[in-house]
Amino acid sequence: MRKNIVAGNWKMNNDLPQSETLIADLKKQKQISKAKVMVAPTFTNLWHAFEALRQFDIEVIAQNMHFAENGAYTGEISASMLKSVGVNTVILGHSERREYFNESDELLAKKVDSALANDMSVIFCFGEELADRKSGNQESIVESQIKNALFHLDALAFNNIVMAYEPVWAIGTGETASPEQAQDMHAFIRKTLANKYGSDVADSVSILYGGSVKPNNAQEIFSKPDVDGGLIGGASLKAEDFFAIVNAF
Ligand SMILES: O=C(CO)COP(=O)(O)O
Repeated sequence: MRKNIVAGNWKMNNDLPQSETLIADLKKQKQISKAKVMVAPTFTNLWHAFEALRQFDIEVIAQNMHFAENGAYTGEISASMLKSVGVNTVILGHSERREYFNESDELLAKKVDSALANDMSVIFCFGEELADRKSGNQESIVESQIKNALFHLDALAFNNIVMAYEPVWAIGTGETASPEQAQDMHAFIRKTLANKYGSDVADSVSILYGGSVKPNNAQEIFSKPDVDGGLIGGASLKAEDFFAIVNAF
């Protein structure tokens, strides 16, 4: 049975006091659903967040990492550094990393390998841009992103991979994919995995949707059979909103 997951991607928001306040607010929320809950603070807040949430059912995860173990990579953070502050899951391939930091599929394949080699789990993000959707190319774009970054892996590796479909045109725009558009793409993603690895693997991988998920639309999106959760940006910065989404399962 695949897991339902709701992960909050804080992006480059919250300094230490703001992070402390948000975490204190998160601790006051009541979880009714069984979804696994994760939050991804900035690097500078990871250790504090891990310590503060140690006794809670909220996993602290990272937004990015470098593929190398260590060395002359000024400004970068490795998998083992993340693990040393209690982080066992990393988001890779976010469209903002692809767009603003030129992260290619080839680079992402290396990052995925490094995370898995360090016994970390990966939330792997991908999704088409508006022009791709307008020209009807969304499936071929998504398929190539998945193939180029993940299809060198063996089936077993998918025990530690969560897929996150985030159409670029829906991120931070207030425009969500319709529940039907999300379902169609998620079914396509599962079919793509099934073609390569078989249906047992495809059926066991969680596929999250990200892009303007809010308390008022989460339930409808999560009701779709191939949508196993959400990767939440803006709405994860308010504890009440985030937990309204967590509890939408
Ligand atoms: O990018 C996202 C999560 O990674 C989605 O962001 P928004 O929820 O702000 O659209």
